Amino acid sequence: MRLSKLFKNAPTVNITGLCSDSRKVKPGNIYFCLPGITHDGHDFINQALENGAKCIVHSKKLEEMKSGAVYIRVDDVIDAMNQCARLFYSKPADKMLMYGVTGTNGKSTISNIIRNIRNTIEPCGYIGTISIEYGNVKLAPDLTTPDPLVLHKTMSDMVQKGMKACALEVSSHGLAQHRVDAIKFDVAIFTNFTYDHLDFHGTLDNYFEAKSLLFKNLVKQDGVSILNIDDEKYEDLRSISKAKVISYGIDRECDYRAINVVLDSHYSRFDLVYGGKTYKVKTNLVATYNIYNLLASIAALHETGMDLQEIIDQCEHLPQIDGRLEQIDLGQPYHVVVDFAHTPDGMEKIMQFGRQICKDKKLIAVFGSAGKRDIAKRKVFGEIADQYCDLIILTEDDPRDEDPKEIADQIKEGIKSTQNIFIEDRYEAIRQAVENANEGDAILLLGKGDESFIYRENGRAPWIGDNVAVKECIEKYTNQAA
Ligand SMILES: CC(=O)N[C@H]1[C@@H](OP(=O)(O)OP(=O)(O)OC[C@H]2O[C@@H](n3ccc(=O)[nH]c3=O)[C@H](O)[C@@H]2O)O[C@H](CO)[C@@H](O)[C@@H]1O[C@H](C)C(=O)N[C@@H](C)C(=O)N[C@H](CCC(=O)O)C(=O)O
Ligand SMILES: Nc1ncnc2c1ncn2[C@@H]1O[C@H](COP(=O)(O)OP(=O)(O)OP(=O)(O)O)[C@@H](O)[C@H]1O
Repeated sequence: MRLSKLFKNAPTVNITGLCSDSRKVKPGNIYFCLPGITHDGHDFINQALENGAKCIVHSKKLEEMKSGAVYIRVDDVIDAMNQCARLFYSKPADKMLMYGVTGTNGKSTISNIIRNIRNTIEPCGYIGTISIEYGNVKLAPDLTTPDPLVLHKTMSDMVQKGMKACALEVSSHGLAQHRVDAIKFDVAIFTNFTYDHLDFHGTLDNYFEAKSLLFKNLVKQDGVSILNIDDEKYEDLRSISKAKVISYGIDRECDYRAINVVLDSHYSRFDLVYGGKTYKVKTNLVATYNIYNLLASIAALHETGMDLQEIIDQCEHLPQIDGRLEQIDLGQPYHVVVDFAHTPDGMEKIMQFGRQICKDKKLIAVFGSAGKRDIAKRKVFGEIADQYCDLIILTEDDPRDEDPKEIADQIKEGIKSTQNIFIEDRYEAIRQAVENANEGDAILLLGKGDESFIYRENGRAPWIGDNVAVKECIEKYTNQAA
């Protein structure tokens, strides 16, 4: 592409690609000097040039400008990069129906429900924590919300592969770092707002401010904000949303409301009240929070033209979302749930579900807490588990370069009376949970979900996955007296 197509008054040199990492620049690329948390991209201009950068986009005054490259000074490099990414990849987001999902918990679940149901009428892609998926393509993501260059490149490939819609998880990091600024969403969905990511945002107000950007920036004329009326941030978001607001919930009157909710361990039922009419819904999703996730998805799909009854018909047999409330059933006489809960609210909700399914039998939880992330939540995890569990097995989560035993000790500060034990090796912890389970008990394996790696000192190390580990253990170690 010609540089002049990306910047007014720029020379007509050919550009081979866009890059914001000097180490990865290829001959003919534009290098964008981004301000970062650790580094300033302006410090790596020489390396970018050595690797063949043809154009440098910068915001600071430069001491030296080498011949052979074009220098373009802008006020805001991130903004320039977003606009260039959109143009270079031929405006892919403009060619798809774009659903953006944000909130503390439930983003992956809602994005996947939307994708699965939308796919029944037209091809829909998904970008988020679990994967990047479209057509026959399935990729492992580095981030929940990729940086703008990866994002627009991926969406461009989606368009080429025939996708008509895309469900994109929008993290608070992604919003704060302007990764989605060049996407005009059709629908912005809010799940809920509870404690998370204070290590990055500093305060809950900053965290909320980041989340709210998705709604402030929803400027499409027929855009829709889908908001959870039972969440404490509903009114704030409603008042800042520029687009039409549609509400969903259980406790209060709203546009898409679930009433008469019946929860079982393997299915749920409710009456959906919409537009003065009542629709019977049966779904294989379980737990109250998933009724919220389903309502948000139904609202988003219906508001973008799908037939309501057609959507409801799909709810009965939704595909299992990897590592999200995944019930493992090999015929053993106790319940086993693998779940990605890693926030206090998520922990509480899944433990409530665990208590609901095992009733007065034993609830066993296996979990840890990630190293180098949100230290304050560790004790809170202990307090929550103490409230619901009969046996707590503390183990490694993603320790990074922290000592898992020290993390476990911080969790223990919240445990007052519940029997607990620390077993560092996650497989061994799962084995012990299985050996301790008797008929009717429930085991919750929390925090890793579908992940097939554990972050250790030197980065990602392979992990067979909680679901594989527990299946092996169930077969080998189920208590014969259970
Ligand atoms: C905390 C955070 O979000 N960091 C992101 C941020 O890194 P940074 O600001 O530290 O970057 P930096 O190292 O200071 O570098 C600044 C610039 O200089 C460039 N550079 C740097 C070094 C060099 O030699 N040459 C060079 O060109 C870098 O490429 C960058 O453009 O900008 C980088 C480039 O886009 C991101 O890769 C990086 O994500 C890191 C890897 C990360 O782990 N982010 C996580 C926390 C994250 O974003 N998570 C959310 C989901 C959270 C959740 O819900 O659980 C997500 O959306 O995934
Ligand atoms: N609506 C909800 N309310 C509270 N907790 C939820 C909700 N939906 C899911 N959870 C819990 O949060 C966990 C993660 O769910 P999900 O992956 O859908 O959320 P997320 O927002 O995408 O999180 P992440 O971006 O970190 O993956 C689930 O395993 C479950 O324990």
